[in-house]
Amino acid sequence: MTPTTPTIPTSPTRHGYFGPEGTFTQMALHAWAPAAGQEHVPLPSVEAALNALRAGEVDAAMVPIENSVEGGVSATLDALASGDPLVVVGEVLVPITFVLAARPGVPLGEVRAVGTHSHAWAQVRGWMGTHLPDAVYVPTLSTAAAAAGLVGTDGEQAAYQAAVCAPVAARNLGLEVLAEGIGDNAAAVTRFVSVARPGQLPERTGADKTTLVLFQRDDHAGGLLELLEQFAVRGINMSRLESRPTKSSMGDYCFSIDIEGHVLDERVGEALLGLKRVCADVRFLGSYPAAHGTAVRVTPHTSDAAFGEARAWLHSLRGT
Ligand SMILES: O=C(O)C(=O)C[C@]1(C(=O)O)C=C[C@@H](O)C=C1
Repeated sequence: MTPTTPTIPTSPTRHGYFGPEGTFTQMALHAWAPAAGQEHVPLPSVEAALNALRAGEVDAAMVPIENSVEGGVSATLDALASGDPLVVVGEVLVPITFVLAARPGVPLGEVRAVGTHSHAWAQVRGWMGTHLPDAVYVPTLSTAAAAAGLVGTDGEQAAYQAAVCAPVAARNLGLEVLAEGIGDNAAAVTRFVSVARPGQLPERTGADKTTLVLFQRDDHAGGLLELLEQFAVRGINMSRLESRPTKSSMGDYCFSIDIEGHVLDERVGEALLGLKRVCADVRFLGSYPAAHGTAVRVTPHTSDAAFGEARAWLHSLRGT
């Protein structure tokens, strides 16, 4: 799978990204905005990239939002759910392939600790358990920062002997690849989003996505259902739903949601109005072209026969 190349709605001149050079996020940015004349600005974390955007130091920021193996990137979901509003203007899917890299001459047998980003570590746990079961995990800000930490005289003193990173990071830094394709899932994909300050709305393409964060008024029976039925009754498909703590008190959650469709689509607009009526707050995080033209799926209603089967199943559970 090669990275998708979506339509670019605007041409920011300074596009920040979760760096440094050699991160998967940089690859996403190359796939997203290959146009000449753009400055790509590496920032050391998701928070730094979004803060730079909010402060006007960059015109857009590329950050990871979701991985097919490890799920949502909470740093991104939380930074988008709070603070000054930002909008997603596009998405890119990048296949994720990890290598284990070390300073030249360091054999696998000498690796006692491994540095990488927490999301990457979660994706190579199986391989590590088999090949380096005693290795200690050292968290780093990104996969590329882990690789960079092994270089030069400082690299001799690093707290780890090998890094889990992208092949390109190992190559560019002159590291030796001890093992390739070490991800536990060969089909792993990360979804990255290009984020901008409000006021930008990419054109409707007919295969779009809308991202929202919903805050409930109060916690009551059927509360989540009330939110979801705003989509269901209008035949709107939801492609992601995650709950995140609002951090205000224990048990207080908001819902981060992607739906198919554009805010300019009548039914999406109506769903937003419906949500506004039942939610304490609806944070609109943008409508943008889907990386893969996701066709609207209509799920048929459960048939009477299926309902009968479900009833029989329930009886079997109850022993009645
Ligand atoms: O560290 C990097 O290279 C990143 O781009 C970050 C990140 C992530 O946060 O999900 C991106 C893709 C991989 O799944 C692992 C790490």
